[in-house]
Order: sequence, then structure tokens, then C-alpha cells
Amino acid sequence: MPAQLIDGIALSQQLRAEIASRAAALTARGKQPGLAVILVGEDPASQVYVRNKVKACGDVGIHSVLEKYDADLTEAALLERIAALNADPAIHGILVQMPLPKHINPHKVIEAISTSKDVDGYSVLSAGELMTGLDGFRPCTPYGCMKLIETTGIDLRGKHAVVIGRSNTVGKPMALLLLQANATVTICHSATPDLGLYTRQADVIVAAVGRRNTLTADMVKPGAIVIDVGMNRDDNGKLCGDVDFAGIREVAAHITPVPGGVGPMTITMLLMNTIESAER
Ligand SMILES: Nc1nc2c(c(=O)[nH]1)N[C@@H](CN(C=O)c1ccc(C(=O)N[C@@H](CCC(=O)O)C(=O)O)cc1)CN2
Repeated sequence: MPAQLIDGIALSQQLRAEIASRAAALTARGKQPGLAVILVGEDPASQVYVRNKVKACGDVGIHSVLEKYDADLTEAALLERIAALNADPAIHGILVQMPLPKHINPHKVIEAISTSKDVDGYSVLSAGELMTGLDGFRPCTPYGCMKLIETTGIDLRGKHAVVIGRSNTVGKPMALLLLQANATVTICHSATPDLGLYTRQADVIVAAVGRRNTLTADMVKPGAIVIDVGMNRDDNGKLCGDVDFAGIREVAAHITPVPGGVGPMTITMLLMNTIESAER
């Protein structure tokens, strides 16, 4: 039997309905949640993402402020804007769309955002909170992956999870969230020899490498859960993930599609973090 699809669009709709009612409750108490979205430069994909974020905010009753700047904005000017937003009581979350132009240091920018408004969960303090099990903001993509895994109803306690990728924004926080859920976690990466040796033992595989066909059917244990974080283009320019979806669908028990899997959840969990910030 082919694997069941884990539908990120359907789950997003469900969670966004919950977010909308929490936003309405806050607004009724005179505290409408607010998100500031900052875009520097003209990267076409980033323009789409910020537009979608602003629209998503409107749909769930979160007040949003979109600040768009030319690519030659100075780092100092950006830091000044962030300082002003940190002090703005109507703003509960600040998001700076990545990537930034080369002359701006993304680490400096992320660290300038107040931890209490770091709804991307990218700062060193937020990472430390996740690492130590404190109640901070979880980075949106791995947070969304956990919600997708939850829909399978499978308890992760004692399961073997393999994360492919070690980025600060996906791979590392993903591994920590799986660990928090009591999975036994292995992190594989570009220097791992014989990736299949590890993935064939996994009950859950999260692929976040940014290279298509990294995971093929022969590398997956029958009945596994496969979460595909990749966003690549195939030879025909069509969006595809990191895994051979058609092949793995015949082996796995649950799999996320690309598009329509992890991607929509990234924006939904940003909304969730913004609500959580306003509720704190
Ligand atoms: N500050 C941030 N910058 C970036 C983040 C982030 O979480 N915070 N993530 C990515 C881009 N991103 C959101 O910003 C994002 C990427 C993809 C999707 C999505 O819904 N993808 C769709 C497909 C879209 C398409 O057809 O092109 C899907 O997978 O179904 C949402 C958000 C980098 N920067």
C-alpha cells in the first residue's frame, strides 16, 4: 500500500483556525497580536514569501507591518529599525526575511532582535532555550515538521529518528525537537559516509539538505515516516524536495509532498509563534 500523504496545507488550515480564535481572544482583551516583517532587497522568492506572510497574518487577525528596503540599505540603518520595533508595544514578533544582501551580517541582525520578539527562533538565546528545554520560540520549519509528524499519531518515544542536514535553522533544531520528544536521534550530513546505513535503521527521516534525490527508496525502512524539507528544482524547473517521492511512497508509511508539505507549515508556525509571543 502506498504511504499516506501528510498534508501540510490541510494541517495549516486547521492550525490557522485555532490561531485565528486565539488572535480574536487577545484582540477582544485590547491586545491585537502584531508582526513586523522586514525585507531588504528584491530577491523574487523572498518577495513572494513576505507577501504570503503578510496575507496569512491578515487572514488570522494578526496586525502586520511590512517594511521593504532597497538592497543598499546599510546594516546600521537596519539595526536602528530593529531597535525601534523592539521598543514598539504593538509589535510582538519581528521577522527579517533571509537571505540578506551580502554586505549585511545576518548574525548581527538576528542578535539585534529582542529574544521576546524572535518569532523565527533564530537567535543564539532562542537556540539556547531550545537546547536546554526552556520555553523559547522554536524555529518555524522544524516546529512545523514536528506538527506534521504528530498527525501520524505515532509516539516518538524510543523511535530512531535520522535528520539529514545540520543547518542552524533546520537540521540542528530539528534534532533537538525530536530528542525532546524522546526519540533516539542521529544527525547525518555531507561528510557522512554511506548515508543509507543510517537511514535504513530509521523510523523517522527528516531530509533537509537542499539536494534532490538525496534519499531513495532503497535507503528507507518499510513503514518509516519521511519528512521532506527540501525545496529544489528538477530538470523541468518543477519544484521538488530532497527525496525521491514516487519511489519512497511505495516503501514508507507516511510521507510529506513538496510542494504542500513542510513549506506551508513554515508560515503557519510563524503565526503560532507570534500568537504565543502576544500571549506571554
Ligand atoms: N526569516 C526567515 N527567512 C526564511 C525562512 C524563514 O522561516 N524565516 N524560510 C525560508 C523561506 N520561507 C519563509 O520565509 C518559505 C519557504 C517556502 C514556503 C512554502 O510554502 N513553499 C511551498 C512552495 C512554494 C512554491 O511553489 O514556490 C511548499 O513547499 O508547498 C514558505 C515559506 C527562507 N527564508
